[in-house]
Amino acid sequence: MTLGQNQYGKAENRVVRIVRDGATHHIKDLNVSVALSGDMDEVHLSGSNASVLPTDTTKNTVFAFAKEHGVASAEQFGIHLARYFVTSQESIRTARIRIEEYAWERIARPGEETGADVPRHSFVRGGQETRLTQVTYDGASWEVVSGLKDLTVLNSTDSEFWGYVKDKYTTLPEAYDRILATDVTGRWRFAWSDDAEEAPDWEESYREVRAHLLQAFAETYSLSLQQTLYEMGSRIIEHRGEIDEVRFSLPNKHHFLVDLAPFGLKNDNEVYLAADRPYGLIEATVLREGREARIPVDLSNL
Ligand SMILES: O=c1[nH]c(=O)c2[nH]c(=O)[nH]c2[nH]1
Repeated sequence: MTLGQNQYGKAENRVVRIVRDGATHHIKDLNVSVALSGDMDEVHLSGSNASVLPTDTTKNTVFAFAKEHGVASAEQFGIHLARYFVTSQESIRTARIRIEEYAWERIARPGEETGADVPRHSFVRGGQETRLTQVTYDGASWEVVSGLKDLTVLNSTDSEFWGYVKDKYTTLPEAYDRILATDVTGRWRFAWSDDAEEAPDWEESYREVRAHLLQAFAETYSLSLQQTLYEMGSRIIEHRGEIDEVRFSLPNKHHFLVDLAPFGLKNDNEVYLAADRPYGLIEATVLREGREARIPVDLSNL
C-alpha cells in the first residue's frame, strides 16, 4: 500500500479588508483557500504531527497578511501567501492558494459628481440581483407584487449597535462603528388593481424602487438593521405613489473584527472575518397609511 497525492489547509477564509482614506473607503472581499503539500507521509502513516503546520495557522496567516501586506490584488496576495508557506516551512514543498474575489461597486451619493467631499463608504455587490414579480387576476381585480432578491449591499461605517437588552446569556459587545451588510430580499405591492386605471410604468418603477432602497441604505446612519430597513421601506412609500406596501427580509451578514494582537498587529477596523452563518434575520413590512397588509409574512411563500 502506498500513500498517494495529499494536500491540506484551511479552505474558504472569508477575509474583508477595508482601507479608509478619509471619507473614501476601499474594500477588498476575498474567499481564500489554502492547500499545502510536501513531506506529509508521517502524519498519514504514523500520526506524527511534527511536519504539520496546523490549518488553523494557515487561516491566521491569511488574516494577518491582509493587515501586514494589504490586498493590492488577489494575485499579489496569493503570491505572498504561497511564497511564505513554501519558504518558511521545510516540510512544505507546494502551496496552492485559490482566491475568489467578490466585486463591489460604489453606491453613488448626491454631490459626488461635483467632487464635493461626500461620504463614500456604501457599496453594492457587482453582478445582477434577481428581479421577481407575481401577478394575480380573478377576472375582476389585479394584484401585482414585485420585488428582488440577492441584492448585496455593505456600509463600511455609519453603523452602530448598542443599548440593547442584556441578560445572563448576552455576550455581544456594543458596537460603535461596525460594518453593516445584507442581501436584500424585498417585495412591493402595487396600488393598481383595476383595468380602468392607467397601469404604472413597470420598468421605471423597478429602477426607481431599487434606486430609492439603495439611497436609503447608503444615507441612513444606522443604529440597527431594523432602523435601516424601515428607512428603505418608508423612502419607497414616500416617493413611489404606485406602491402601497413594502416588505423586506434582511439577513444581518456579520463581519467580525479579527483579533490580530497575538501576532503583534493592531487591527484598527481594517481586517474582518465575513461570517456566513448564523446570521440575524430582520423582517418587516412598511405600509402606506390606511392600507391593508397583504404581502405574506414569509416571503418564500410568495
Ligand atoms: O442591527 C442589529 N439588530 C439586531 O437586532 C441585532 N442583534 C444582534 O445580535 N446584532 C444586531 N444588529
